[in-house]
Amino acid sequence: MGNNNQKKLKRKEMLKNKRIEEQLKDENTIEQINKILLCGTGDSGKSTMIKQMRILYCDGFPSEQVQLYKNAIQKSLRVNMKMLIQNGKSLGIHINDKVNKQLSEEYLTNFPTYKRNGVYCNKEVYTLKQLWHDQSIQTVWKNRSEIQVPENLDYYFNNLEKYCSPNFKPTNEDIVLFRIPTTGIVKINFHSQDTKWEIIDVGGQRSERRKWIHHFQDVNLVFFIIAINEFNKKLYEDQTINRMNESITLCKNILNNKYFKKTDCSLVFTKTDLLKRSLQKTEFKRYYSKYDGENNYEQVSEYIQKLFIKTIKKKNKRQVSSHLICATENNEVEKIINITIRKYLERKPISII
Ligand SMILES: Nc1nc2c(ncn2[C@@H]2O[C@H](COP(=O)(O)OP(=O)(O)OP(=O)(O)O)[C@@H](O)[C@H]2O)c(=O)[nH]1
Ligand SMILES: [Mg+2]
Repeated sequence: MGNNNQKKLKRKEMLKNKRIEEQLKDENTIEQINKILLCGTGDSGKSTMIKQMRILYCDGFPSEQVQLYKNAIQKSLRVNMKMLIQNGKSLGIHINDKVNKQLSEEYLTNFPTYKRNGVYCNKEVYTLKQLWHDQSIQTVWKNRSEIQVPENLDYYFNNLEKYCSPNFKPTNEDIVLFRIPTTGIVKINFHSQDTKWEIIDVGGQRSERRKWIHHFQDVNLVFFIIAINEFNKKLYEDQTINRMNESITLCKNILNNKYFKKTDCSLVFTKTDLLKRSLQKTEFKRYYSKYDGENNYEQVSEYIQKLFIKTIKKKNKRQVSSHLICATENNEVEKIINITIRKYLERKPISII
């Protein structure tokens, strides 16, 4: 009888301990947030990935951000038309059409006075449309790798009336395709495969990079983002440097940093759509003379991936993967995030929330 009571007491005690252990485990795992750090040079597509994450996991963009993008998109039409006209002159591409030439001169002198409340008058919309369709301006646009203009400018100029309208409200696509260079740090939290994650976006321009170090600790996955089409472009911060070479050097420095010795890393090559377009008119070999393959997407993209992969040391201590994506396509970003997290969790089983 006494023995039985003792056994019951022992079992009760064991159950109690087990409950406490489970509770403690729960408390620890609730706190467990895995970190993904996005890094890479300016304009490589880091924030584009973050925007896609917002759409996928956070119900899209808050109204203040939508308003911010509306103002920035509208302003960029003026600023970039001015850039196209002026850069055309420095590239030796002058507007031949007499009427358009006159319009362009007028626009350069008058455009500051157009800025009334950010609203476009009919005359300005007409001028922008006329100039965008001008043959010489189109030639400048075709030579855009020589100058610093935003990648997806044609998307906005081809639908000018919409973007110049005071009632225009940016869609998710309008926001994803538009670039506002990041200054500072942006973080987003999300759940994936029963685990909690935080993804961190940093500014990629040279002046921003010194801030990165503060986020190197406790990173579970590093995504190094590379715009695969930038083999023929010059760096915004220093026009004597080739953008892809800058990216290779940065990749080498960051991914071989002592903090990431054992951290899994993914090389994410964005802008595959733009590389395909660019190879139709540009010889890759002109920029990378050692390349002896065909001038097609498959071979060039493989070669570029190898240029980056070979800079990464001690691959045996961590997993290194490489992905080709068009970051403006939501499903492509979702796919690589899911694959990378799954592989990480398979290798490093962690407590489930
Ligand atoms: N067509 C196309 N455009 C892309 C792709 N990825 C990014 N972009 C565009 O490239 C531009 C720059 O992208 P961001 O994501 O702002 O670049 P970033 O790396 O955050 O730049 P910083 O903030 O300066 O470091 C944006 O206009 C994007 O829409 C892509 O795969 N295809
Ligand atoms: Mg950014």
